[in-house]
Amino acid sequence: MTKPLALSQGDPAGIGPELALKAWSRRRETALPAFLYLGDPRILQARASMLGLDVPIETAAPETAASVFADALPVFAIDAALQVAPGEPDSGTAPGTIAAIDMAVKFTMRGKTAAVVTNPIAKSVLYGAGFGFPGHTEYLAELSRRETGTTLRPVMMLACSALKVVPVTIHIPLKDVPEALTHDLIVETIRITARDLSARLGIVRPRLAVAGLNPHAGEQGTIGREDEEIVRPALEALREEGFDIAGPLPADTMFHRAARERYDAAICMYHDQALIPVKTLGFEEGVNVTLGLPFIRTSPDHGTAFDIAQRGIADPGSLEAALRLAATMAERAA
Ligand SMILES: NC(=O)C1=CN([C@@H]2O[C@H](COP(=O)(O)OP(=O)(O)OC[C@H]3O[C@@H](n4cnc5c(N)ncnc54)[C@H](O)[C@@H]3O)[C@@H](O)[C@H]2O)C=CC1
Ligand SMILES: NCC(=O)COP(=O)(O)O
Repeated sequence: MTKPLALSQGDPAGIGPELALKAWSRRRETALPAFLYLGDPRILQARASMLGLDVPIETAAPETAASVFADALPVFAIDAALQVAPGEPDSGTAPGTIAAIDMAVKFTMRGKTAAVVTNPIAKSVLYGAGFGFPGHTEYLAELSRRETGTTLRPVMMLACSALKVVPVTIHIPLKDVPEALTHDLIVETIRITARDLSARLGIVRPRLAVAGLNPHAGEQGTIGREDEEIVRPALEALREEGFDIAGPLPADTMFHRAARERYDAAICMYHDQALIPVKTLGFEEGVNVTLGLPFIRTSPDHGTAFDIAQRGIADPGSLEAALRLAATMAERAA
């Protein structure tokens, strides 16, 4: 891969800068693909000094990043002009955090970088600065729309070696889930998932297992009606289109080892139903992938971890997995 990956800084008060520094330091032993860090180099330098990480940092552009990467961590400078205290989130950092995402998408959409990899953001910090999107997933779809003029539906997938999961509804309160679950949302989410599992990850006819919303998938409609009235008809329509789908299945029994062997991805009805199993099975190597975009985007599965941002103990494994998966997908797409 000759083009670098575009890595956004994420919330600079979180562990994103530390992860980038550590991932770069381990680049040889982990055979890491080259990345260009988009963020404020002074914040990165300050974090390296604070944590005692001896990492040379060099200003670079997409065209020079891959050659710089062997000897220094290449940074495309986004000037935040701020002092940032690790572990102390501040809405004043939001413009720089957002600018790094914007630039990563711009470079990738214009073919200068191979894929977008995002360090974690704290949603509440960005909301405090007026950011109007639930998270990266929805914001990246909006950036795509601005570039292409086409509105699309982004789909969140979390993947570790043991499991892939897709939540149909994402960052909404639990009480709003039943109303948000519509026939069209389920059908469209599954179509996008199947298409991208095939196109982006090479799983030709993916086997999908779909969780019901209610305990025991509604127990034939006696514990909630949504599984019979919304989920099952959506799956039947998809089976008629030729998709390989099981469900609606009781969510509590579809993640044990033998059950996982029967499918390539689990489709879940809400955030925690999907993310609890994948983070339990593979927190250290889990990757968040956005499907349905015109470019590749991955991210670590974890958040900003403000609680450890001053301690130097953050594990870069999930970011490294996100970088590697982005590079693999980019190679497949090339
Ligand atoms: N892709 C993204 O941008 C994501 C952002 N978030 C955001 O992160 C913020 C904090 O969320 P939390 O629920 O606290 O989850 P978190 O993942 O930041 O932290 C949960 C626990 O795991 C630990 N942890 C996380 N990553 C680690 C790593 N690499 N090495 C060692 N320990 C690690 C933390 O110290 C903490 O104890 C929230 O504002 C949330 O919005 C959460 C998930 C993904
Ligand atoms: N819980 C997953 C998460 O918060 C990641 O969201 P996004 O920022 O990738 O949309």
